[in-house]
Amino acid sequence: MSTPFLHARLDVPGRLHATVTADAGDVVAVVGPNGAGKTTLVRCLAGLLPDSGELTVDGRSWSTPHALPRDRRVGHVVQGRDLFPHLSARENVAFGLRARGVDRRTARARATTELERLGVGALADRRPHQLSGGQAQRVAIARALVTEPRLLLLDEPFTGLDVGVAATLRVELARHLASYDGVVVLVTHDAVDALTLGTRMVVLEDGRVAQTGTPTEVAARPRTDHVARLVGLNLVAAADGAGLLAFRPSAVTLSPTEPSGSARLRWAGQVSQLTPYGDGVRVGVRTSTGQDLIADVTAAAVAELLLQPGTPVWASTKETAVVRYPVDA
Ligand SMILES: Nc1ncnc2c1ncn2[C@@H]1O[C@H](COP(=O)(O)OP(=O)(O)OP(=O)(O)O)[C@@H](O)[C@H]1O
Repeated sequence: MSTPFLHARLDVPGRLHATVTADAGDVVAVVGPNGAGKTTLVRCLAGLLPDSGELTVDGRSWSTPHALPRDRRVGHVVQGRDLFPHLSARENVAFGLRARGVDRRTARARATTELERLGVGALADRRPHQLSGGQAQRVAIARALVTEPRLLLLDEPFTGLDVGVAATLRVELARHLASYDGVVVLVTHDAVDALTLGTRMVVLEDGRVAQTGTPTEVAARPRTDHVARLVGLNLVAAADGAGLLAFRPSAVTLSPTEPSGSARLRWAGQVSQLTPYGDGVRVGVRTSTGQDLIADVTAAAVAELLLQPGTPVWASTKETAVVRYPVDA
């Protein structure tokens, strides 16, 4: 078997023990709850955090301590946007090229072209404080792409942006990534990012890989509560211990007494919370076995059942609405 374009076995004691592989052109969406190790993973790949694993990119070893961060062909766009405040947008983008020995004139010309590709060519002479969040993020992405990295690390690239700006940038980024032949590692808390931009998904939990697969596979058969919530599914362990069950909140019915019918799965519990959701209400139910379920019901049902936090309730769903799968297939 040939070596994948990206092969990373990352090991930071107590924080991260994860193997990630990807082919050229892959966008690896990394998801997981707070503290799962996503930023640690990205920092290891960037060479900013020493680890005792192995890292091969495009046939070359990037393992520390032999490969220094500057020897890695890596572009890194971080959550907090870290443009140099005293440099113009163009100088920010040209910086990485200059550091690699490209002459000033060529670096400026390439920076200008890259800024134009990202739709911010007209702002090339502005300093970061004269840019909006979305514009600054485009400059940061241009700065990462201009050096033609083999590995592009995007850590929460849309966080903090206005919803509309994030949506536009997401579409444009997808267009740029389609012609990118390295590997992108995209850390996100957003299911839409993972599903629309990712070609692979890596789910981290407690510093370990809890699940990998295509976004479609992971979204259809989540193995962790975090991903189930991210993609809007209920996830429970089967009562007979035979695997996991996933089903939509809209397929859950609430009733005051135990529902009849053998073709229904049912759980006794209590309402934990009520929140407006679309034109209805999203009801959280904590079952007597300690599992958290979500039911999307109409406002009329909430009124009829007199639902409020603490109300005893039965949650049920039809067998046919449930996807069943093994825990670790
Ligand atoms: N400098 C550090 N020294 C020691 N432990 C750290 C350090 N930074 C983070 N950690 C720990 O490493 C683990 C992973 O943290 P990391 O920041 O990678 O998580 P994350 O998945 O990016 O979280 P978030 O979604 O909150 O950004 C956490 O348990 C965290 O407390």
